Amino acid sequence: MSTLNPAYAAIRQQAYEANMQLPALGLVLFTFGNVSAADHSLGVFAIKPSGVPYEKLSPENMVIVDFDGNAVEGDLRPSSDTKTHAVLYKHWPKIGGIVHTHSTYGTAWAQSQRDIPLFGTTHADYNTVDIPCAPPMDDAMIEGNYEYETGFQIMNCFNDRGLDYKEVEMVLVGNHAPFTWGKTADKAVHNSAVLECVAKMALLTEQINPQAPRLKEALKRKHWERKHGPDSYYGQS
Ligand SMILES: O=C(CO)[C@@H](O)[C@@H](O)COP(=O)(O)O
Repeated sequence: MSTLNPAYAAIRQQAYEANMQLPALGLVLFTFGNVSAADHSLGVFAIKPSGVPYEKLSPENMVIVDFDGNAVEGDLRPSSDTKTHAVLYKHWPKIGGIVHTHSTYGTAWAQSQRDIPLFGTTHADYNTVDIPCAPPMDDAMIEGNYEYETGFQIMNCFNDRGLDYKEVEMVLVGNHAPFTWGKTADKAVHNSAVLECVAKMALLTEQINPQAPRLKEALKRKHWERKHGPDSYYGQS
């Protein structure tokens, strides 16, 4: 292995630790997912190498990539989803980590091309809107620069709906699967686990009551505000 730039050591470690959480949290089967961690001051991110089993990962074999998707450092090929991560980092500068999984319940909603409805307070603790499902990719996107276009499909979905990526940190891509992000890779993994939990609850809710109502506005606001509002009283100060 060639000598590694010490400037990238922190994001290598963050990406490694975050990737290792995916199997531990039951969010991936085999190599069905990837995490990256970015350093915007250096204009690069560290991402899982493609197709490498989690037990073979190390901080040293994370691949360093720039925000145009070019490999900067590393001996292995980066995740096949690298260009999607690159587009989001380039255009959404407050993101420090991104996760993509094929977690079962989130992916089932994506394959159904449906937003995850906001039925309860668990969901409202994280989002005051349904978790958006971006439209499936069209043939030109699929035949073109597919993973790069996936990034723009996510961004266009947020722009079309007037959503702020700093408030809603998760999305489904129709017929594909979830992507989540956050200020750190660790937070992006947390969001990925929350998405999966909420996706499962929403499916069960519709099964138990196909006419289940959406969470009412007052309860939605209460749960969001008590965790994220200016007068938050969740947790310890
Ligand atoms: O989307 C898919 C597969 O459809 C990929 O994200 C997943 O298998 C992970 O691929 P990588 O091992 O990161 O290249």
